[in-house]
Amino acid sequence: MSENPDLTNERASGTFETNAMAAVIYGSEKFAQRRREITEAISKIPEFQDSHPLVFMSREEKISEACRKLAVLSNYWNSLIDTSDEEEALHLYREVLGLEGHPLALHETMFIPSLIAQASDEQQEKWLGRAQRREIIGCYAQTEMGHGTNLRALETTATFDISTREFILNSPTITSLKWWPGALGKSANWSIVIANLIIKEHNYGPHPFMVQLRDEKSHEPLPGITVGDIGPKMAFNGADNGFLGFKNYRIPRENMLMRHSKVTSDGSYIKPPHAKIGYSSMVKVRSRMAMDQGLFLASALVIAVRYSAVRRQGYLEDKSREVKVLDYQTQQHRLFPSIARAYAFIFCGFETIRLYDQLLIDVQNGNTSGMADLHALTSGLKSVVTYQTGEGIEQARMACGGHGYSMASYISEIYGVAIGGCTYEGENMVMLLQLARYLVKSIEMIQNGKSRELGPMVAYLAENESEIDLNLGPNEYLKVFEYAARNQTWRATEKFQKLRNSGMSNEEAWNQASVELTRASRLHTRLYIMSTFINHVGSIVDQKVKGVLIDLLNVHVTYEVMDIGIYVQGLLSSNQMDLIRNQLYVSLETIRPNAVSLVDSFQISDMQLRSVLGRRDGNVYENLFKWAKSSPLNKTDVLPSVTQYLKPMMEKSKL
Ligand SMILES: CCC/C=C/C(=O)SCCNC(=O)CCNC(=O)[C@H](O)C(C)(C)COP(=O)([O-])OP(=O)([O-])OC[C@H]1O[C@@H](n2cnc3c(N)ncnc32)[C@H](O)[C@@H]1OP(=O)([O-])[O-]
Ligand SMILES: Cc1cc2nc3c(=O)[nH]c(=O)nc-3n(C[C@H](O)[C@H](O)[C@H](O)COP(=O)(O)OP(=O)(O)OC[C@H]3O[C@@H](n4cnc5c(N)ncnc54)[C@H](O)[C@@H]3O)c2cc1C
Repeated sequence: MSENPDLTNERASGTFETNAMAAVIYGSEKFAQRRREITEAISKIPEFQDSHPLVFMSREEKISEACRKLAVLSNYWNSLIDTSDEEEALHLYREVLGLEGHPLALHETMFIPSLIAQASDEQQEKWLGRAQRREIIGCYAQTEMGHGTNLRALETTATFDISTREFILNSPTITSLKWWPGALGKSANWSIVIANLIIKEHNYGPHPFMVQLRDEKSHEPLPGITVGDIGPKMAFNGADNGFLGFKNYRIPRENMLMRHSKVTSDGSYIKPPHAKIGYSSMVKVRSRMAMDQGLFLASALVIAVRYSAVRRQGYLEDKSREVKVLDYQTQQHRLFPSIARAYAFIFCGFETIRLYDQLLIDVQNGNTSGMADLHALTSGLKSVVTYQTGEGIEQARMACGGHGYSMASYISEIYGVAIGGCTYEGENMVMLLQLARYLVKSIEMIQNGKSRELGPMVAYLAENESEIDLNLGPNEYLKVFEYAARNQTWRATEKFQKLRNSGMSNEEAWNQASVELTRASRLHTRLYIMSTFINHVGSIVDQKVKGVLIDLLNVHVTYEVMDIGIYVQGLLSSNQMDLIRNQLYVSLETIRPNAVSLVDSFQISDMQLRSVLGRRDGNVYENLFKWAKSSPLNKTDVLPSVTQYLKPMMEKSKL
């Protein structure tokens, strides 16, 4: 069937090449090209297609379908991608497995990275190759039923038995059961387990251990291990998040991951070069989250923008034909600022992934000085990005009206998966407060006359306000954000200090200032996002692409400043606020002809999108009908439940 002419026209009105934009989105022409080649190759392999729509499957069927595809994938892995390239691998997984989770998700994102960052060379020799060849399937078991946030209160113990040179793992209470780890429930046969290291009755706190959970032949849990699935979740139902308990389960001393902390055979403990080095697997995932969430938001926007260009409802001036809903200003205001955010998040993602890779090298060379900065940055970024992604996806869902609420849109699934990110890898409020610690410390440095020692990301906290001339473009908006973030950070810090100076304990003063502190963290992070977006656009060479991204940047800066209006009242007059509001409306109009091309440029395939509304060809209605007819309820005209219950009920009512 040919493409819907409404989408053809939209594509014709684009002022740039989507392949050139994809090269900017994905960091290089080479990788953008590789993505397209991988997608093309997969589309020719029938076994990778869903056996029937995922949304009609039970959880068991989803998990089985994911395993089936993984088995097929293992035959093609080496021919489809460069296996040493993490981004190619992730693209392949997204295309084939989608976003509902699968048994290898944690293996790739946490298990292997933990081995790389935390295992000694000898340990890597023993396990890394096996993991990379997928001879074993691993997961990351840290969270317990009773504690996810407060890692110091984890209860699982790994007690060193000097006589046998083994660790004995125990789960002393119900609340100490590991709870939530992805792929743990039914799939993984090994896990990185975080347990309190106990030597001669001294607790050295949480440390990572490599633990075999299941027999490699029978896949049965090993004696001393209780393991299973935690049941259905809001989304991610293709994943078997699990529980895990230990009863006097012994592992050799060599199974504690010993790149940094060590336990010698005589039970001596060697400290790591940084107290929080064991948290690096979390930092690794957090550093990816801006990119991953940007792509979740992008997926929802591809659906909503394409659909809004084929959905006609109501009239503007021309009464002879209903208008595309994308032409309504309210629809543009709902969707275009989110397109800008999706681009901005992806650009930030590149930056944080690069910073993590650099940190990994530095730490391997004994330099841990960058850990605090990256921890602060990724803590704030994961919180703001996941929250705004959730907001944006929900707006995209509403922008699709009634059909957005149908699973045919697939937006609810994207939403459910994306908002998991508000919780996993550190609950958002908690992570904002981690960043706030860093911001408060920065203010204290300024107060102590050490402004010169501030890192580049917080140097603005020591600056004075300058005149704002909004006609000068995005950098002036950046100054507005700096003002807001600086003001709020000072106010929140001073509140905390005042409470503390009044005699309150540090903890209570912190708690009573914490809402204000989280606001400071959000503003600081949004400033970082804006500044990264501006810098990224500044570095683009292709002039057509750059021109459109400047238009998108204008949407971003005006929308973001309007959104934080309350924090800039002391800086901007009401006339200036009106000017910004009008600039926002103008920028929405400017970006309108490029809207479809901007979302096309994400180059997310129909196979991955799984959305009837978001189809690239725009043939929504006939496929919506086809999709509904494929609902299992339509296999028969008269359901057994009607025969069994409704008919007798109606018959009885007739008597
Ligand atoms: C697909 C989905 C997959 C999902 C998987 C998962 O969810 S897996 C499970 C994911 N689970 C989670 O994400 C759990 C979330 N919870 C946590 O990460 C921690 O418990 C915590 C960070 C909240 C507190 O930890 P705590 O009580 O040990 O520490 P504290 O607050 O007392 O701070 C002391 C100092 O340490 C510093 N510091 C802290 N972290 C780092 C770091 N990574 N690097 C460098 N530094 C760090 C901090 O800044 C502070 O410095 P300051 O100010 O003194 O100079
Ligand atoms: C989809 C999904 C996948 C996951 N995968 C894994 C995995 O693979 N491996 C793994 O180990 N774990 C995993 N987890 C667990 C996840 O990491 C934790 O749920 C998360 O870290 C939050 O911890 P919690 O559940 O203890 O929340 P809680 O800390 O109990 O949060 C409850 C509330 O308390 C507040 N709160 C807690 N502490 C503070 C504080 N100090 N100050 C202010 N407010 C506070 C929070 O803000 C929140 O509002 C996963 C979770 C999900 C949802």
